[in-house]
Parts: sequence; structure tokens; C-alpha cells
Amino acid sequence: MMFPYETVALSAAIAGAYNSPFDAETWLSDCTKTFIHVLIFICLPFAILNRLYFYPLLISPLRDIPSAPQAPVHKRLLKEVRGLEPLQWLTNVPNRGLIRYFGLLNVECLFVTTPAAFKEILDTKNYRWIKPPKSSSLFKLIIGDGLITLEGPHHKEQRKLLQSSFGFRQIQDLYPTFWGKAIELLDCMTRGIGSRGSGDDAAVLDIQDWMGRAALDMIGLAGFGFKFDSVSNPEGELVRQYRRLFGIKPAPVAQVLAHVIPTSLLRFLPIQALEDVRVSTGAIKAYLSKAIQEMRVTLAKTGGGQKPVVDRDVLSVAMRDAALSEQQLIDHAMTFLGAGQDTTAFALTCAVMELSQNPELQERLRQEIRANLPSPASPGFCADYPIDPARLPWLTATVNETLRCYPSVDAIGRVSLDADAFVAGHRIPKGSIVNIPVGAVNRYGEFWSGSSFDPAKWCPERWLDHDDGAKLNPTGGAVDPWVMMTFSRGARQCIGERFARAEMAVVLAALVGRFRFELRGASGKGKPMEDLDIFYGFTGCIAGGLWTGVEVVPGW
Ligand code: HEM
Repeated sequence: MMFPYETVALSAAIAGAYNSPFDAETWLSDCTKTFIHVLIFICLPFAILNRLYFYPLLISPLRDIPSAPQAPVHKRLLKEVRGLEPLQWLTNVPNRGLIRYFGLLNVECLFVTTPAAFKEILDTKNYRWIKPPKSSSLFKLIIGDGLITLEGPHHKEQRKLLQSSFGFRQIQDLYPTFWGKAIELLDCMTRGIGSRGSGDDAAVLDIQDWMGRAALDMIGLAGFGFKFDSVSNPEGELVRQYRRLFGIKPAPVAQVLAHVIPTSLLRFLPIQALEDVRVSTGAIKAYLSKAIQEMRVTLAKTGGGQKPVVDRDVLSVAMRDAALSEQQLIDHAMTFLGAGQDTTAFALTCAVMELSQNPELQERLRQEIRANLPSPASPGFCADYPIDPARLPWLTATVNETLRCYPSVDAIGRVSLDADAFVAGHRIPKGSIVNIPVGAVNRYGEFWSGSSFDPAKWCPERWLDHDDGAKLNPTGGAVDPWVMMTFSRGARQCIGERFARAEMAVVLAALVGRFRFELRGASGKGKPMEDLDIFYGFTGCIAGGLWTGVEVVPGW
């Protein structure tokens, strides 16, 4: 094992920095100070040179793996590789299943590039590959010990307890909740549009904001029976706390600090963003604790075993079938919030973004929706109405294609627990980060060659067998199911996939059935679309929002 120069130097630097303002009342002896200075001046420069040059060029056992053509280190040191950048590498770097690259702070990482290797990591040896400990511990700070952060037997046990609550039947039971919220969304947006007309006179709304609010309300209600009511009241106390917590976009310096300082120390640093996390997490958990106690009382009244008509949410269903402690329930609810809100909101936003640039396709979809679904405003509308993909192929194709082209999670990262792990025939040292570049895999030509449509472009038609949309194509042209990686695969595949797809189908049907969308340039300021900036934090997000012209299309 290498001497931990970086950790020693960093700890010394922090200790030194803390020490200096207190010179008058020295809390470290002069001898210790000298030792710290020696560490700083010897270890730090060596650690930097080692990280940037010696290790990657001369020492790393991964140096014979084909490397990505990246910019010089000073230009990319503070940048993580995200989004579609790896698509170029997948296409242009000849490789046998692995591409080496350098991420934030020049950390050496690998991209895995074949479906067989994805399976090896996520399926065959699933529990021997864990999530990168650093990102996991940061997640834990916010969402606690839910499915996202648990590993090994703990994960296996909790996954088993929750799995059936996300089953086909249970998600069908959630349609009334989804439709109820979609109807409220239509009403609020229609009020927001007011008497504005069409074309240049149309109202311009930030769709990303509306989708964020709708997804928050839906995950609250359908996930754990909790009312955020952010569609009708975006300024509510709980909504503010939520936005403060999950809306934190750390500055680059904070990202670097979060990377190098152990998370156990991080929580004690006097940084405003961390203080916000502490306050908001505490407030949301206190609300959740109260709500969970109420759920327990309701459940006791309805006799546990029976299925009450209300409380169809995922957590209530799980509580009926499994003994979960209050802490576990809170952690699961926090995890659903963290994993199920921004992800679905981003996918919905991207669907509207594409539709608002494709007026013909939007019109075709509207016709399909209106022909197959009664207007939610009509007296005969039944909120129990599930979306049948076979009857709404264009809608299903639009959802599929948006999920393919705009995966909310752009990379799936793992670290091996074993010293002798092999991927694509190459030995991977313990602790090395391997990533599956979801965004690139989902668009890579060789993986989608079963369709004549350009895989780099958003094209719902690839999911339809006939031009008239008569029949759904189940693969979309993918040569292997393991190249559509939006929800990951294997034992840790997204447990909420059915939930997210149902929610997306209902919200899109309601929106496109009622409104016409027309894009107004990046950030709604008439800037060219090329300037539209999709960036990735925990999930994807459009910088500045998605501003589109929105008008009511009469007749539904
Ligand atoms: C478009 C929407 C969504 C996308 C693209 C998405 C994507 C993903 C991905 C890629 C993973 C695997 C991460 C990894 O293993 O590193 C995951 C895991 C997970 N997702 Fe989702 N997700 C979405 C919606 C949801 C929803 C709505 C929920 C909850 C209701 C949810 C709950 C979870 C949970 C609990 C896990 C951890 C599963 C486990 O490790 O066993 N997700 N999601």
C-alpha cells in the first residue's frame, strides 16, 4: 500500500491553518508546529506531483489500458467527466472493454464499455462491487441508510422487504394519486397562463420548475403518503426546506473539499452549505417522523392485514407486510425523496424540451392522447385510469426515448472489494473506480444498430414498428437489453422504475393533451438552443430552467 502522502499533508495543512489564528494561546507545541510545517512542505508538493504525474505515468497498474484523449491536466483538474463527453471516447478510442481516464483532481478512473462487463459488475459479482465510498458517505449525510447507500446483506434484506411495494399491481394502485396531482398541475398552470393568447402572445413558463414541484408532490404522496403541496403552494415551509436541501449546488471549491476531506470531519466544518444541510435534513426528518407515527396509528386501526382504500403509498404497503423500525422508515422515505424527485422531474423536463422543438410529433401525440383518454376535466373522468402502453404507443415511445437520450443519472460508479477483481480480462486494483457511462452507452451507435434511426438523436419512432405507430417495438434497436442503462440493471436496478414510468406517462399525457409547447431558446431569453446547458450534479438539470411558450389547446 502506498504511503498516504495526500491525507497526511492535507491533515497537516488543516491543522496548520487552524493553529495560526490562535498563536497567542498556542494549542500545539512549537515542536509539533515544526513537524506540521515539515509535513506540509515535503509531503504536499510530493503528493501533488505524485497525483498528477508520477503515479499515472510511471506506477499505475492500469497504465496499459487505452486512455481517453483528455485536455492537459491544468485545464481539467477541477472538472468531473460528465454527460456525453465519453461518447466520443467510446466511438474513437479502440479498446477491449475498458478506457482509462482522469476525473476530478486527476483521480484515475475507468470507463467500462461492453455489456458483458456491465453484467459482470452489476449482476454476476454484484455484492463484490460497492458504490464509491466517498459519494456514498456524502449521500448518507443527507438521506441516511436507505437502499441507495446500504451494501451487502443489509441491502439485500431491505431490498427484499421493499421490492413487492413497487410491483406491477401496487403501481397500478397509484394511478389515482398520479392523476389527481396531474389534474391539479393542469389547473394551476392554466391559472398561471391566465388570459394570455397564442404564438408570440403565449405565456412563457419555466417547465423545469413546474416538473420539479409536480414530482415532489407525487413522490411525497405516492411514496410515503406525505403532502408537500408544492404545485399549489411553492412557498410552503416544508417545500422551502426541501429545496434548500436538495437544491444545493456546491461551488467547485466545495466539491473539491468534499472530495478530499473525510466525510466524518466534513460535518463539523463551519460551512454555510453544510449548516443548511443539517437544518433542512433535521426539519424534514422531524415532519417525516410525525407522519410515520400517524401512518402506524392508521394502520393499527385498519387491522394491518387488510388493504385500506387510502394509504396505497409505497411505504404504507411495505409497513403492512414488514416490520420496519421508525428509523428505517425515515431513511427509506428520505431515499425515495433523494432518488425519485429530481430524476423524474429531469426526465419530464427533457420530454417537454424535445416535444416543444418537434411541433409535428407533439401534435401527433396530442391526437393519440385525446383519442384514447377522456379529458381529466370531463365529469366522467375516472382517476383509476391506468395508462395502457399498447393503446398509447406514441406516448410510451416518447417516454422510452426521453429516458434513453436523457438519463437522469449519467454514470453508475463502483469500486471492487476484492484485491483480485477482473473486468474485461484486466485485473483491477482494490479501490479503483470503474464507471458505466450511461449517457454514452445509451447513444452509442454500435449498441443501437438494430434500428435505422440515428442513435445520437432523440427519435421516438425507433420504439415503433410501423410509421403509423400501430405497434410498440420492445427494444428500440438495442442489440442487448444491457445497453439501455438509464435505470441500471441487476440486483441494484432502480426499484422505482415502474413508479417513474407511470408518473411520467400520466404527467405527459395530461400536459400534451391540454397544452401546446413552443421552445423560446435557451433559458427563455431567445439564446440559441446550442447554449442550452444541461449539467450533472446528483442528477441532470438545465441551467436557468426550461422556458417554453405554453398555450391551452381547446377541446380536451
Ligand atoms: C426517471 C427517473 C429515475 C431514474 C432515471 C432513476 C435511475 C436510477 C439508477 C441509475 C439507479 C442505480 C444507481 C446505482 O446503482 O448506482 C437507481 C437506484 C434507485 N432508485 Fe431510481 N431512478 C428514477 C426514479 C426513481 C424513483 C421514482 C424512485 C422511488 C420511488 C427511485 C428509487 C431508487 C432507489 C431506492 C434506488 C436504489 C436501489 C438499490 O440500490 O437497490 N428511483 N435509480
